[in-house]
Amino acid sequence: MGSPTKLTAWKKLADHQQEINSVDMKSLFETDSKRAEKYTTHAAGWTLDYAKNRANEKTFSLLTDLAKEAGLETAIKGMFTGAHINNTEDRSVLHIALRASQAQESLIVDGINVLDEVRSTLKQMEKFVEQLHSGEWKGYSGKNITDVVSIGIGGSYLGPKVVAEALTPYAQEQVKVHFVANIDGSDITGKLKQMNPETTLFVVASKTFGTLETLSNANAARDWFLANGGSQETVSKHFAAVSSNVKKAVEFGMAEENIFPMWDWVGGRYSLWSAIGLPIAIAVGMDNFYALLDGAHQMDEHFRTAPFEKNLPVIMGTLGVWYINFHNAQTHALIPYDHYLRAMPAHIQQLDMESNGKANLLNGDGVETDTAPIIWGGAGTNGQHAYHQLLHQGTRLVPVDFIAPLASHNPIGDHHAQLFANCLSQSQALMVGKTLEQAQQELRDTGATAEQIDAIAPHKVIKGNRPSNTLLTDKMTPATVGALIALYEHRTFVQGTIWGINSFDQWGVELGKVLGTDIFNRLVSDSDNSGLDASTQALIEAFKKAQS
Ligand SMILES: O=P(O)(O)OC[C@H]1O[C@H](O)[C@H](O)[C@@H](O)[C@@H]1O
Repeated sequence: MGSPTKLTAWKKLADHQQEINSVDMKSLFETDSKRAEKYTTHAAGWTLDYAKNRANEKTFSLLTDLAKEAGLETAIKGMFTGAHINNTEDRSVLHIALRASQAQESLIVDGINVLDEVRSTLKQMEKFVEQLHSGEWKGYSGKNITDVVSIGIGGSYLGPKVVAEALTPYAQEQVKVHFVANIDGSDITGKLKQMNPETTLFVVASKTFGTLETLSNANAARDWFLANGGSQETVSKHFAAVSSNVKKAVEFGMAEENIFPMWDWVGGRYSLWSAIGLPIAIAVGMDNFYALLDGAHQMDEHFRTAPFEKNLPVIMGTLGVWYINFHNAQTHALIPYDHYLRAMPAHIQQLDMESNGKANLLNGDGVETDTAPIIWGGAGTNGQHAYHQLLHQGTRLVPVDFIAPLASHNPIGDHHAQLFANCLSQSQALMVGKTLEQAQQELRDTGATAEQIDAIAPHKVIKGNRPSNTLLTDKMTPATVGALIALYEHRTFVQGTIWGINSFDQWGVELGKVLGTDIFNRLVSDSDNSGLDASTQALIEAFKKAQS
């Protein structure tokens, strides 16, 4: 597909944007008593209220047309049948297979039933988790494992960490799970200080087993283990790996039965559903891990089969395109009103920005439109006392997704009602704002003078008409968390498809890696740096001087 700007629906949306610009969202509610009902839809344990958007019937119909015209139906079919939709790496994109293995018998891709491989890995995980939880797995001195440290970065870190944290209420007691990612020595040092080598097991999670940060941290963990009572012969009792590079993991010292496979049809940022999610399974147990997969599968089925008008990922994806490309929104905020989901924006940031931060169409031509927005956010209500000021009165349009459970895992006093009230009041305030007259009246009511009213009232005006979606679920459970993340994965795919880009490669990351190795070599040697730019030269010198 070429540029979406050539599509009829795109051109119509550009014209339509002019009409919508003069419409206030409030009036859309006033003129349509059924608006909230019309623009609320459900899937996989989630309810999406998307009524608070700058969109009327015509907008939604054009957005659906755009998705169709951009070939989304074919793209979805391609994903679910294992077509090589990751064209630059000539690979299938099958995170959907990782969560289909309990519901579906076969999915033949390139002559192989990938679901058999998925099932056999899940069995291997079951055995491993059971051995850890039951205490059958012993460390080198015969003690039970009490702590698992997962070492990985990027997709081999963030997804599992965020989901394990989201499922804190389901955590079992026997084994605590920790994560180390950064090459900054403070990360692993801090973690190792809390660990006992006799009772700690490291899971090295790296699809390639070639990622600098992960290998350096794994080596540091092994050195620590060997220096604190462990031996080369007992490394295999304290180290396991998840990788598609079995050879390298064996060379490290892992026993082959403790190496969990990965496949090239799973992208890093989509891999928490594979054995990369082993830390999640250890943290909350295999039954909960299966429930997580099942929740995601429910969302997959919804995405695959629901008409676009009722399809959550399609609605959210196309609305995103509407704001990014037709309202010049540069960012998109995710605000979960759930303490355990506080790190979710970081995972979706990785998922979306690594997937759709692209400037080339599938055919290699440059794009003519903006692509991925900057995804950001954080937990409500904390953000209300910080960056929400910009959401309400800043000069930029920031579409927001509010995410909240109806019931808390920790009901205490009226905390949950207060939390929920804040969530609703934020989306309401973004939409309704405050007029100059209201601001003036407010000041008058406090006894302000006419002069004070003139001076202060303009600062209190809030334009409103700012869009948001609200996603609700009964409770954050393994199934609903799984469905939520799958929803954002598919939303990303919807947008990538409309923009005509490949959401599943990440060539941009490579340059930084290559240059990082080059500069590292210069920092630790007496190399001639005169060929480098003067800024980089000076920074290298500053580092070297500090070491001498
Ligand atoms: O799992 P690994 O091979 O160690 O890769 C870890 C991460 O490295 C990269 O830099 C990629 O951009 C990520 O997508 C990937 O998840």
